[in-house]
Amino acid sequence: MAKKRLGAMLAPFSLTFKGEQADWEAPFRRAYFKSTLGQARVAIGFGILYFSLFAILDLLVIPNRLLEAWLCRFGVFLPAGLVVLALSYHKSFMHYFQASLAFLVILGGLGVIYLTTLTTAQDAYLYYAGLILAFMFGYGFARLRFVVATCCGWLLVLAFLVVELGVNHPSLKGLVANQFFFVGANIVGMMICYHQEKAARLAFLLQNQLSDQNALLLSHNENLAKLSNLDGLTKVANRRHFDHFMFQSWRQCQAGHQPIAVIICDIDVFKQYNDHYGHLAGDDCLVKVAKALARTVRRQGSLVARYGGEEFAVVLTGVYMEESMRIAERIRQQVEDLALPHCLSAQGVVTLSLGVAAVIPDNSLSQRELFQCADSALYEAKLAGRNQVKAGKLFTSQVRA
Ligand SMILES: Nc1nc2c(ncn2[C@@H]2O[C@H](COP(=O)(O)OP(=O)(O)OP(=O)(O)O)[C@@H](O)[C@H]2O)c(=O)[nH]1
Repeated sequence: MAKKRLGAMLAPFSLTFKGEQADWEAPFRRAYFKSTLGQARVAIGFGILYFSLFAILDLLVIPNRLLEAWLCRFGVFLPAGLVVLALSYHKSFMHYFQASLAFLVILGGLGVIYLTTLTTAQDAYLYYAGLILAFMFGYGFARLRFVVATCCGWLLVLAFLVVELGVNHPSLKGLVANQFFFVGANIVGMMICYHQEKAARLAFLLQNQLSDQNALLLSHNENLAKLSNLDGLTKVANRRHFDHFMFQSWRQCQAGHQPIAVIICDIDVFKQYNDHYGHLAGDDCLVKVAKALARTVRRQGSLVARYGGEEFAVVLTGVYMEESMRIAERIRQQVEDLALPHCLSAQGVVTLSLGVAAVIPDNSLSQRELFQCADSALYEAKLAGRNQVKAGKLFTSQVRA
């Protein structure tokens, strides 16, 4: 995504998503919270530890003001830090995550400023660097958002200036030097924080767009896979899918010693139908017959496919010859019951001839032979006058007719 476009998606100071991307703000905050919580906890823990360790400096610099100094460290900051740390394990911490961390940064910074008031004017500088640490926490370590960190940073600069002018009364050069340091530290911190948050937002958007596109691709692929298995006209399975299904079912039935049956259905005198009613009516008839087949054969482990032209094939798994014949007869009856007019057929309506073969697959017979057996039975049905079901004869002990 171009930099320019990202700029147009973010509000200039708050960096929140705007315009069409505004809906991403809440998910981004959730994601930002999840991804930064670990680091924020480390920052709180480290902050508490470090702020407490500075008690050693108090011993050296302000031994006569230890009570106030340690009250500030152990009576205020330490418990506040521990409370926030404990709260960070609460499930609703996300809602006050930024506010709690901002509170700690401000509290730590104000603590440092307070400590400068306990020293002599000459020793005050020994504590000033603590403010830089507070800025580093705010702008980086604690993972505050840019707008929150900026408010904390400048509030501390202002508080420091007020205390310096009102309480510490430093020399002019000391005041100027410190303000230069702190203002500079804030500006650098702001820049780092700004770019970090912008990068995090960009990465978030890209990741989400990518997963949206992946989901779209996945659903297109699924649709394509479905389409590639269907016959364009009748919307039942096509020959390719039939072959694949047959291959898989054969293997499964062989492994499970289960029967597999094939029914081949051919529309009777369809050439005449086409010649008489026209090719488009022929197409329509194919669709209606396919629907009738699909309605009739719904059992699990079965498949209705258009095998080619006006010929359909049905695969049934777990079904012996007797039951397959019954299903084939039901199919024949269903198509006859459609009562699609066919003035050139013996019944005056569209009818089907069907050939059936079933077997428990083993190595003595191939799928091809099973199919050929059903096809021969279909041929017999045609010879016998059409609109009927014939059983194929397989020379195997496993077939139960
Ligand atoms: N409308 C239409 N006709 C098709 C389609 N595919 C094949 N056919 C027609 O189906 C007819 C099949 O004719 P034949 O194979 O001679 O068989 P038949 O007329 O049904 O005769 P029997 O099978 O012996 O009863 C041909 O006229 C093909 O043009 C198709 O997708 N749409």
